[in-house]
Amino acid sequence: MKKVLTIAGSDSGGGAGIQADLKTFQERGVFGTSVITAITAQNTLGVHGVYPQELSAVEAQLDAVLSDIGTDAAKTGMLFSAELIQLVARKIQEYSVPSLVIDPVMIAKGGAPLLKKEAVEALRKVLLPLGAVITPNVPEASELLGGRRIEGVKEMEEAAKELYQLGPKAVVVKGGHLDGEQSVDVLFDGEKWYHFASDRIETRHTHGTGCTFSACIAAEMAKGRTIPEAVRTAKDFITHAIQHSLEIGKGVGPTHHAAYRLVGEKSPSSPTV
Ligand SMILES: Nc1ncnc2c1ncn2[C@@H]1O[C@H](COP(=O)(O)OP(=O)(O)OP(=O)(O)O)[C@@H](O)[C@H]1O
Ligand SMILES: Cc1ncc(CO)c(N)n1
Repeated sequence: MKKVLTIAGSDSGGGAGIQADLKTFQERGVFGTSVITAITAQNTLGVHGVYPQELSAVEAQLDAVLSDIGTDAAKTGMLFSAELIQLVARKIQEYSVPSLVIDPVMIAKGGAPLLKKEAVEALRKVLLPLGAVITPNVPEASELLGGRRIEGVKEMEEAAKELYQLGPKAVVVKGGHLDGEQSVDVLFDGEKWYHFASDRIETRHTHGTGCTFSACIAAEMAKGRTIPEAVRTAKDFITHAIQHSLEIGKGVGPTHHAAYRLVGEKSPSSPTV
């Protein structure tokens, strides 16, 4: 069985972070391992506390997983500080971790910071160049490009091309935060652009969409899919998960990680534009 590692924060509410990643890995038929960078006290109403782990604890987890089990792909999520980013980048190089998907998590849906402001520079310079794919949402892409305005697909294409200059092999700018009848994700692989579109689903229960999407890309890459194939599957997977999202808790509920298995494979939901 292929193995995939998530290096991310824990979401006690179960919809995002490490928990979303491991559920997604299970659904995609890969063996999931995890390195917890920070513990969040979190539910559907928001983030109530952030407890970054000691550098030595994160290093020990990385060494434990990578020196014994190894991995066929990995993803990063919440990394919180420049020190953690530097450590993770160093270990990824030391163990030659393949197919790294970087979700440059910055702010939770309710507005809580999951990355310190001063860590953005380390993310840009030290980690992003190591990525096989990076998956910023629109506000993250904008922040990584010094506050640039991104309001439509044309600007997403330009942003993807500029982010590609930072060194990753491919960039997906996700369109969940824009308005419009469709939610379009733009992939640039250094040669051409691909658009992955789905009808925008009317729901507030979208907690953890970005985590689930990037975890699915990593799982598919571990199985040997090309980057466009992996992104296409991830788009289909997350669309089903949002379509069947769960009214759990009093706020922004999680997506349904098993929806694609239960209904999805029979009815693909997301045509490629
Ligand atoms: N309302 C929606 N309808 C359909 N697809 C959506 C919707 N919202 C988000 N998506 C899709 O979900 C995926 C994740 O995109 P999004 O921009 O929400 O990520 P994110 O902001 O990083 O998520 P997170 O809040 O977990 O950090 C993308 O494929 C996007 O197109
Ligand atoms: C731990 C964690 N990682 C990522 C996100 C972004 O959705 C979140 N809300 N919580």
